[in-house]
Amino acid sequence: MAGRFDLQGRHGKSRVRVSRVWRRPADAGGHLFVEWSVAVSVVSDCLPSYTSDDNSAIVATDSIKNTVYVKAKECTEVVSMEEFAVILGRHFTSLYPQVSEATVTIVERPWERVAVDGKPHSHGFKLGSEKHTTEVTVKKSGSLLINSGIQGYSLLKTTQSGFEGFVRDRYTLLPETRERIVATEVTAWWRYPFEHISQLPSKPFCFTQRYQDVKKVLADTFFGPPEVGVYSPSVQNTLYLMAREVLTRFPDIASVQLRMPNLHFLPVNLSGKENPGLVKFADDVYMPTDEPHGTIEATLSRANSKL
Ligand SMILES: O=c1[nH]c(=O)c2[nH]c(=O)[nH]c2[nH]1
Repeated sequence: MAGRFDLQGRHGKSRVRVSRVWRRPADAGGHLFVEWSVAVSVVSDCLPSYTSDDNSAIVATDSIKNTVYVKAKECTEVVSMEEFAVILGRHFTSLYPQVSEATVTIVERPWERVAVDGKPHSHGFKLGSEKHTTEVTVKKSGSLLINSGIQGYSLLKTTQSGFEGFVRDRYTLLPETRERIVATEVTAWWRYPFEHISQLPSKPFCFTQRYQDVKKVLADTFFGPPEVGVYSPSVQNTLYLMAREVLTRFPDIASVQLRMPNLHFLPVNLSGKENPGLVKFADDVYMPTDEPHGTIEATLSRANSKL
């Protein structure tokens, strides 16, 4: 309490950019490289710094930033983003009596190993598109919350999508169709079931593998088999099937949230007095748009899981 008001604060550093190389010999798979943008936010008992000039309890955000580099240096063995976030969270909550909770968010820049003449390069990387993200909250008690996700996962298919049977009233212009392009940029978050430091799996790198696995399941479900695909009656249904497949395949994921904007490709029909029927749409020429776009999102959890 601060006088008559209830005051709650938190502080930290955002967009701390750090890269780390782990130099393995070429015959052991070559160098590993990551680039992370780290945000740390601590809940800390330093109320006098808000209500007076007493900064004696503040862990400076500059020190928080420095700690990210110190911990990266100390990780001489490969760590996943999730593990690194846990390391940071534990550090702040255990070293400082006044810090009761730390939330660490990391977004990875998607550097991918290149292949030259079909052979993985030992130390060459190129930038990919979709991004692995994580948000980890650690409390002093050791209780944990680990969410991981994907950002900017752009997927499109040119057929096997339609939209029919929706509300038709005086506001409706959209024709029903069984043939359209469907495109989206998936944002996914999923929660791991580990609720205490002591429950963390010991095998290194499992979080990174799980990210790759989830990404593949999401895309495979969106697209269907390579030759024939799978018909999508709505973004809603496809989103649900994608989320359901993630929970079905991975018992170590407790819930999954998907956000899938419906990025419209509008049929092009051009016609004028001089040029009637200049372009008549025949499922061939579209106008890509990203504004406005539909917004479809849902969270799927295990019935017995507490959130
Ligand atoms: O898959 C879709 N879901 C909608 O809710 C919707 N609304 C719309 O105009 N087109 C679509 N498509």
